[in-house]
Amino acid sequence: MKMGENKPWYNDQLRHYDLEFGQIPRLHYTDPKIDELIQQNKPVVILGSDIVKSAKNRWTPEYLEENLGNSGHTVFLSKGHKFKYYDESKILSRTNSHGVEFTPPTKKIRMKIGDFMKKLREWKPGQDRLYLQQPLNNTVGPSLVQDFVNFNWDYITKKQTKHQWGPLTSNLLLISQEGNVTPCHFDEQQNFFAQLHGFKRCILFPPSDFECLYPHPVYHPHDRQSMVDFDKPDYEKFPNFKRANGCETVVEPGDVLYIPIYWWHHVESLMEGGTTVSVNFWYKSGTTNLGYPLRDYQKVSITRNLEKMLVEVLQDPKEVGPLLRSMILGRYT
Ligand SMILES: CC1(C)c2ccccc2-c2ccc(C[C@@H](CC(=O)O)C(=O)C(=O)O)cc21
Ligand SMILES: [Zn+2]
Repeated sequence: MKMGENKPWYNDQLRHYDLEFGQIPRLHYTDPKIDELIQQNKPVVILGSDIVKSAKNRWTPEYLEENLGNSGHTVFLSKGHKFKYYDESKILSRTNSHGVEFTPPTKKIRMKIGDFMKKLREWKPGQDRLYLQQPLNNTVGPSLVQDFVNFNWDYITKKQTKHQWGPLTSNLLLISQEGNVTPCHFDEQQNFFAQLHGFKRCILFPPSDFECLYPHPVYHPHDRQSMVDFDKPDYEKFPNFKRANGCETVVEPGDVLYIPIYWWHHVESLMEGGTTVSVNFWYKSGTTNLGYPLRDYQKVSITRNLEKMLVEVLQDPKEVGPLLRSMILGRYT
């Protein structure tokens, strides 16, 4: 990505990874190509739309401090810059012998927005980093609810209908400290990711990069997250990582990035780019009729169902590998 030329940020604000990335298309919201890409389950940045007009550059950290409400919010703390998601319910579940070895990489606490902002202002290197997430619901302040109501729901709902997505499940408001990274993972929902304040670099990989990104086992707390540490890839354990096909963009206030269901995404708030504010729109996928040839994300969904069934029936996750090996080695390989 060529930096510096009339960009409001610079190359050295992006973290360096061993991979080369293509560019995610950035199209004006009236461009019909946008619907073509969404239909093909491919990422696109929608420019100049007024989807979040009522919040763009309005939902600044200061405005949010005033209007987010007084009920306290979920804040994640991390020793480093990475905020790797984990499913608490899978830490001690009976089908996971990892209950013993798993050490959560982040801590979840409740914090008032005022305390959160104060911590960000006084933050010093070496201290825990912070990442606030708050579902947009009726616990947030009335002026935020008003802004939310004033999103351009007509545009968004038209897309949801046209592409036969399922219902909107949630809108997550995200306030990130500069430099934070959400490591590479995929979600099982369609996502309109709207950037409201500051800049976020998003690196996406297709579901067919399953073999290059090595997701944790389904029963593991880090289910859906890549096992590869992008800052220091272990090419012995993950040799295919070097051939992952990533594409990237830096979203600016007002940009809406379509993150297709099952697409891997790594998201970082630019270093020295200030606090960032985003809101996502997660939709259940529509009813997928199994047309042939199967789509790459449908194959990922099938492998996930197989893993879940095998763990359920074998009970001990350690038996899944040997059974699959005996089933395919010499027979399907
Ligand atoms: C890192 C964090 C705060 C977190 C901690 C613990 C549990 C869940 C999550 C969670 C979920 C979504 C995001 C937003 C976004 C990534 C980004 O913008 O950073 C993304 O992945 C998406 O919109 O799908 C961020 C987070
Ligand atoms: Zn995600």
